[in-house]
Amino acid sequence: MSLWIINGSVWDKAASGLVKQHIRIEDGKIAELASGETAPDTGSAEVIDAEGKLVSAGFIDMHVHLRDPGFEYKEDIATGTRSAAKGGFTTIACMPNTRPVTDTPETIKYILDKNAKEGVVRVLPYAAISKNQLGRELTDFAALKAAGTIGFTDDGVGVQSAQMMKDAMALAKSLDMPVIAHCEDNTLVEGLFVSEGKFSSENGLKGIPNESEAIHVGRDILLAEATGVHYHVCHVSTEQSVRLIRLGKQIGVNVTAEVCPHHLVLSDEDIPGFDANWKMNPPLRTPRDVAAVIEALEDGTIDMIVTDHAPHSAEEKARGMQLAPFGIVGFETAFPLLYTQFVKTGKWTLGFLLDRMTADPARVFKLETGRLAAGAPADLTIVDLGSERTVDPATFASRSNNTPFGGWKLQGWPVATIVNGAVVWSEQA
Ligand SMILES: NC(=O)N[C@@H](CC(=O)O)C(=O)O
Ligand SMILES: [Zn+2]
Ligand SMILES: [Zn+2]
Repeated sequence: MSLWIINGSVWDKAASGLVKQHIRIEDGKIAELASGETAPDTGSAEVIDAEGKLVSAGFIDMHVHLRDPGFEYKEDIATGTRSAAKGGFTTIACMPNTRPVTDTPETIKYILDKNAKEGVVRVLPYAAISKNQLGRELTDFAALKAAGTIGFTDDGVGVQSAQMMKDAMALAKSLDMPVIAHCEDNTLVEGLFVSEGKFSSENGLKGIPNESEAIHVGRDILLAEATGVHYHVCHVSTEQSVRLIRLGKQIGVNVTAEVCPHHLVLSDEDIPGFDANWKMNPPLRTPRDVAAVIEALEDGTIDMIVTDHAPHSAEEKARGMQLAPFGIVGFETAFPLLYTQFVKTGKWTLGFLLDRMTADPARVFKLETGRLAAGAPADLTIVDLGSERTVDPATFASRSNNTPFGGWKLQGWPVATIVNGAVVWSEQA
């Protein structure tokens, strides 16, 4: 079982540019990387000619919602992993706010088994911190670790009790597992659905204040310092959170963080009106916050980009901004959106963007994937950097199409995705 991907362009760090490379894959692993203008003799191997295309390590998304089990009308493991593959993602980590909540070894096993049968990318499940994500009683961390979870989080809700968070961190630390936190103080956000800013004031709404996120970030960094756990902050969206994470890193706390494409690209001032495709948690913040999270990603305070792919049905999103659930889909627009907004404009190198979507999540979560190197798993993404297309949510592979980016003209679309040496999605197929 031999496959050559010939004539592709890969990002070369030393040269800070693209160089031609030919990649041989054997038995699901990268066997050889050959440079040079002409392709090597490929013998009887299967060949993909990636002439004129970018070849990258497959993208990694450490924060996604697959909605399976329980909310299959929004997404399931089959549709969610296809949507991921179409966006160039080869590894995704799924959040536990399913029904039942992913709080038992049985549900972890259900996800892993179903993905083995119906999924097309690697799925790494998170387990809940608290039973039913109610913040009352810790789950069985040791049993969940044994079942294959990669970390503990109550994403969807914040852990309100500091004592519970401290206990969770101490237990996770004893098992050498990370705690991943959705940071939100419920007492500051009740009933609110957009951030405090121009949109809220112009529409006479009380807005979600930045402190609702940052209070948890600050609290949890102190608790991470006390317990020594690896603490990872979900979807950072405020200037204040960035300041606290930066300080935590400076004083040696084991804190890492992620940011979503929409928080890098959109502010509350872009919200066109009462349209629930612009409603997500955390909400779109002020332009000042957007500048702060961009700067934090650039200086390493924020380690990686995640989509927080959060599918909801058209019917749910049609309930209006106040009643609709929070969340937007993210897999199928993430790379072209960021490539168009930050690389095409000259703000970032292509290598910078790729690292935040491959090597950095792999480093933080100790994954084998995320690099193009001999011996590494053959997870690759091929992208046509020159292709330009208008986002059409009706064409998404996801079961849902709740996105604010419909109609955006973007460049840099994935054309093929390879997991473990097998093509799991390609534009032609
Ligand atoms: N991000 C969202 O707006 N929604 C997520 C929950 C979450 O990530 O907190 C969801 O599950 O729908
Ligand atoms: Zn969250
Ligand atoms: Zn989430």
